[in-house]
Amino acid sequence: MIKVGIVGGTGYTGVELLRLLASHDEAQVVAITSRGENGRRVDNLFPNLRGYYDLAFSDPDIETLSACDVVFFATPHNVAMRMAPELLAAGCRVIDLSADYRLRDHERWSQWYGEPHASPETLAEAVYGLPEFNRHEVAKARLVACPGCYPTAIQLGFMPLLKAGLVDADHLIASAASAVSGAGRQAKIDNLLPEVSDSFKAYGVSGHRHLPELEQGLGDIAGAPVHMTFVPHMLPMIRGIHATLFARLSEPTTDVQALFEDFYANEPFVDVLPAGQYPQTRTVRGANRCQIAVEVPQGRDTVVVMATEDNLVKGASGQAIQNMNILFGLPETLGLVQLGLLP
Ligand SMILES: NC(=O)C1=CN([C@@H]2O[C@H](COP(=O)(O)OP(=O)(O)OC[C@H]3O[C@@H](n4cnc5c(N)ncnc54)[C@H](OP(=O)(O)O)[C@@H]3O)[C@@H](O)[C@H]2O)C=CC1
Ligand SMILES: CC(=O)N[C@@H](CCC(=O)OP(=O)(O)O)C(=O)O
Repeated sequence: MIKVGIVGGTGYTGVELLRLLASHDEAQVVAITSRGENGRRVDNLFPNLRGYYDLAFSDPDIETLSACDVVFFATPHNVAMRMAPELLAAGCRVIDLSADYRLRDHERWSQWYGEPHASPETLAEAVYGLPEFNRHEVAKARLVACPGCYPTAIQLGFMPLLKAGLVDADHLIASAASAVSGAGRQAKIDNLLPEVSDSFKAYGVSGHRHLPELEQGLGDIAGAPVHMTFVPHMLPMIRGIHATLFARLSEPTTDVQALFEDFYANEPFVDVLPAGQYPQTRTVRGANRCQIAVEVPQGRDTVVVMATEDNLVKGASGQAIQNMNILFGLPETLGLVQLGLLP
């Protein structure tokens, strides 16, 4: 059994880790932290977990966490980068769901996150955990930086086109919408029901912190620098991301449907829909799955890709467990075969 620790167990990605790990045959959560709920039983705060966890929240403490084989950070940025070096030194593996280790360049990180990086020397060994792109590097890692929720859907959507060199990588466009749980569980006026429901709006248009991550990741995929315009939106729903991607095709006659189907043929968590069928957020709700459709409207020269995922599963905790399975040499799908919830 892999001994698992979770830092940040009371947030939305923390409780999603608990839900998914409850049915994982090779992992057992032995430590879970919360400063605010220290001492409270996990199944008292989250009654959906009753009968599955005999565990209470504790303060984040390096000594307790060091006894784990792997520690997940389901915390805001600026937490993992302070604790990970000590855990790595103690022999733990670390899977960070936050943005702390996603950007290779610590100065760029500081520009976007507004403070100095606390462990720039550890950045060099972090592996970006998008398994469909680099599972072989993940398998050798001690420290995995899980992609952001938007970047997961957007990179999976653009990857077949960029790998084939079929699009103008200087002018990639992504318009994406996220459900409100993407903003986390802490109280914020902007996320109250009367503020978000019955409404739809863009935000962060001048520059969202996922932009440098997207340009870095898509550049790695393309093998050359890329430039992107990224416009995120707030969707008045609980779970789900829908990304619509646009790019100019350099070879408009390409059969993009066949390209996508072949590219993802062996990927258990990426599903290319049949031509003419478009993905919805509801069919991936609760599932570690990204569903994708591709079209070239009117056979012109712009390709449109639609990608959906559950921000808390393939966009966060499911992908984090997928990375754990790879790190420990387990089947990648272990504990992750939940289907989307319909209706
Ligand atoms: N929500 C989403 O859809 C996605 C989130 N992510 C990322 O995952 C991370 C967690 O997100 P989410 O679950 O939404 O966040 P939440 O705000 O819902 O939860 C944050 C958790 O971190 C704990 N925490 C906060 N500050 C500290 C600290 N200084 N030290 C230790 N623990 C702390 C909190 O508990 P307490 O304060 O009691 O200790 C809480 O359990 C974030 O970095 C987020 O950006 C990534 C992809 C998708
Ligand atoms: C709706 C909403 O607010 N979404 C968050 C992104 C979601 C998220 O969790 O960001 P990471 O994946 O980088 O951790 C935002 O726009 O900042």
